[in-house]
This record gives sequence, structure tokens and C-alpha cells, in this order.
Amino acid sequence: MAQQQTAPSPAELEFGGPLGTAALLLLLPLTLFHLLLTCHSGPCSLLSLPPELPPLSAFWSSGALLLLLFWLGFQATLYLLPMGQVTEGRMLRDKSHLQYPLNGFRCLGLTALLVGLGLAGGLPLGNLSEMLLPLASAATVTAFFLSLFLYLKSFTVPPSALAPGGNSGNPVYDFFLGRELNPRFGSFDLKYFCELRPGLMGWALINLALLLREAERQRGWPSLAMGLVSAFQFIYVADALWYEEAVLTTIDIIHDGFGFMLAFGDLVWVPFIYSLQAQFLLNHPQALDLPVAGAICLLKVIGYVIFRGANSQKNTFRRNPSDPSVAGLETIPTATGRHLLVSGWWGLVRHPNYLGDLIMALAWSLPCGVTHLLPYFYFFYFVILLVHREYRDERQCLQKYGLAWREYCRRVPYRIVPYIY
Ligand SMILES: NC(=O)C1=CN([C@@H]2O[C@H](COP(=O)(O)OP(=O)(O)OC[C@H]3O[C@@H](n4cnc5c(N)ncnc54)[C@H](OP(=O)(O)O)[C@@H]3O)[C@@H](O)[C@H]2O)C=CC1
Ligand SMILES: CC(C)CCC[C@@H](C)[C@H]1CC=C2C3=C(CC[C@@]21C)[C@@]1(C)CC[C@H](O)C[C@@H]1CC3
Repeated sequence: MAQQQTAPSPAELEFGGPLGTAALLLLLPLTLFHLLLTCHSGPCSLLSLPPELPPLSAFWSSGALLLLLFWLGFQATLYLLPMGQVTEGRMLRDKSHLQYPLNGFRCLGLTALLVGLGLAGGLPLGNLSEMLLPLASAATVTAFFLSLFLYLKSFTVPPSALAPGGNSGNPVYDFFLGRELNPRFGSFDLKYFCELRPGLMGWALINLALLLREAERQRGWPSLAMGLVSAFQFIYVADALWYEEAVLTTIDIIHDGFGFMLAFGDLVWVPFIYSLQAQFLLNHPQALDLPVAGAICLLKVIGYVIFRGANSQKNTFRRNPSDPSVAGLETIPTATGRHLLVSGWWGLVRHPNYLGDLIMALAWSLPCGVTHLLPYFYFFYFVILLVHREYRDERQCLQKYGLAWREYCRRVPYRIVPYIY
């Protein structure tokens, strides 16, 4: 289906319009540093100010900036390696399709191999755990300059290349949301690359560094809690790269431009905020009984089965509705020629994949115990993100499918949690 590209009217502006996005431009980095400093402080209290601000020099090092640039360059090189299939994205406004390489999982494998070889050769990866603050600053500055470059670049492309939501004419709003839909250098797609590669793999690498540092402190073995958190989150990262093609149908790729929100989200928020549980465990070790660990693993499995089952069912259905695994499901026809699933996972609630993702998020926090709020930050943030995302998606689906979407909402009344929401 072709995408519409008219500038949004003031009533359609998202995230609180220019004022809301200006506030977010400040609040997001402030929240990041508040959380990092709190996590590394003794009391680790989420609601109070960090006890003592470290000297400014603790926030910056040229070594951290070089390391970050090396990581981005390394992942970009892997992205360009001609391995794996190439697939087509959804039809654009000018009726063309972009090509995307599907080599994410292989790049993860190559990265893991090189990191493994490095570790065997004595690479002090654990030291990364002491560089998180300057690394986060370097990543924030990089995301800011990348967004500025993307904003300026967007004035060199034709109107058909602009994102439906990010060309309001207000510079702050457009800088935040992103004007251009698919900024590219030749075949190198900047948004697709950032969404899945450096940040997601960086998150897994930071977790590994924290686990190694903890193991060094405990004479060789990481704690059960750290092991669970790292394993759970690694599975999530590996899953995203294995099913990389699915990201081509997300709001981020289809609807949102590439601006500060995604540049900061992909390159800073994901690696440094999503690793908060492991950061917390390094500084605040938690004992975990085997039965409790077993129950948490069960919760993770339940969440993963729902998340993967729902995502795969929809993706299979969208790719090939007559695939035997989805051919028997009940559907609603829409005026666009597409159908909406109304049984199976998508007959339970209107966003079963969000439900599974939220259950997994809880399973990532529980190994950190219940004495502190900070390891639950991801869960609470994720509830807000997904509720807001669900609201945005509903609005777009109502526009796309009209009466058929209303019929779907009537048949499947709950959005994310059955009988609750
Ligand atoms: N960890 C994190 O920070 C984040 C994780 N995620 C995860 O990423 C994944 C993708 O999320 P997201 O892109 O938000 O949304 P979805 O994968 O849920 O995609 C929504 C789209 O699915 C299609 N759809 C909706 N209902 C139906 C139906 N009944 N039958 C068939 N198609 C339907 C519609 O598109 P169409 O009809 O055009 O195909 C709709 O626009 C999710 O698992 C989510 O949990 C997302 C955001 C952040
Ligand atoms: C900075 C703000 C608070 C908002 C940032 C949002 C981003 C962190 C997320 C927007 C959509 C995302 C997706 C993923 C990671 C987080 C961001 C970038 C996944 C790649 C996570 C793994 C899933 O399997 C697919 C997700 C697609 C969307």
C-alpha cells in the first residue's frame, strides 16, 4: 500500500507538538544520565537526586568517543558485507520498493566470534563497565550530530521522500521526529542500520562486559541473577536479528522519519538504558534461590512464546496468507485488499506481541529482587511506550482500514491485556 505524505495538521502533531518534543529533547538525555548516576550510587534510589555529581571529566573521554566510532564503523562494515539475502521493503509513495540486506544474524555471529577471539587473546572487555558514562555522553553527542545531519539532508530530497509525520514545518518538531523517511547513502539505509545493529548488539556487549566484571569480582563465576538477565536479553537481541525482516513493517520504518527520537533511541537509549538491570546487579549483587529463578524462567518462556507466536503469525500471514500455519485462521476483509486476522493470537487482544514483550520485560527485572525500583524502570517505561505506540498504531489502522478496523475492535475489544486493557 502506498504511503501518504501530506504535512500533518496541528491537530495531528504527536508527542505534544513543538513544546512536547522540545521538552523531550532535554528530558531524554537528562533521564539517561540521572539513571546511570543513580544506578552506580550506593543507595540507588530512583526518586532522589544522585548523591554527588562526579567531576565533569568523568562524563567525557576521547577514548570513549573513539571506541564508539570504531564500533559504528565496524558494524557498518559488517552490514555492507555481501552475505545473506536481500529483501524488498513495502511500496513507497512513488510506487518504488527499497532493497534491504538480511544479514543481521550473521553480523551478530561474526561479532560474537571476533569478541570471543579477542577475549581468548586477553581483551579486557570488563573495563567497558567503567566507561559507561563517557560512552553514553559520546553516543548522545553522536546521535545529536547525526540528527542534525539528517535534518539538513532532508532538504535535499524530493517531497515524496519525506515521512508522513515529520514534515510539519516546525524545526524543533521535525528535528525530533525526522523529516526524511528512509535516508540513505546509496544502498546503505541509515535508519534500518541503526534500528537493529549498533545499539542492539552494543546492548548485548555491555551486558557481557558487566557479566565478565562481576565474574572477575567473584573469582570466576557470575551470579545466577546476572546470568539470567544477560541470557534473557541476549535471546531478545538474537531473536530481533534472526527475524530482522519483520522490522521492515514496524511504524519506525514505514511511518516515522529518521530524526533525534530514533537516532537517540537506537544508539543511546537501547544500549545504556536497556542494560540497566545488569548495571544494577554489578553494583548491587542479589542472591536468587533456584525455585525463584525457575519461576522467572517460566515467565520469560511464557512471554517469549506469546511475543514470538504473535509476531510470526502476523508476519507469515502478511507474507503468504495461504501458508498452512495461518490458512485456517478467521479474518476480516478490508477495502485495501488486505485482511485482518481475528482469531489465533490476534483474536486474543489487538496487540498480543506487546503483551508478550511486557511479560518478558518483567522477567528481566525480577532477578534484581524487589528492594529497588531502578531495575523496574525499563518495565514502567515500556508500559508507557507500548500504550502510546498502540494508540498511534490504532490511529493509523483506522485511517488505513476504516470500517473494517472498527469491526476488528468490536470483535476483539481488548488492546493489550485480556479483560483489563
Ligand atoms: N523493546 C522495545 O523497545 C520495543 C519492542 N517493540 C516490539 O517490536 C514488535 C513490532 O512492533 P510494532 O511495529 O509496534 O507493531 P506490530 O508488529 O504490532 O505492527 C502493527 C501492524 O500490524 C498490522 N496488524 C495489526 N493488527 C492486525 C491483525 N489483526 N491482522 C493482521 N495485521 C495486523 C497492521 O499493519 P498492516 O496491516 O499494514 O500490516 C499494524 O499497523 C513488537 O513485538 C513490539 O513488542 C516495539 C517497540 C519497542
Ligand atoms: C528515546 C525514546 C524514549 C523512544 C525510543 C524508542 C526506541 C528505543 C524503540 C522504538 C522502536 C524500537 C524497536 C526495537 C528496539 C527499541 C526501539 C528502537 C526493536 C528492534 C527491539 C527488538 C524487537 O524484536 C523489534 C523492535 C522493533 C522496534
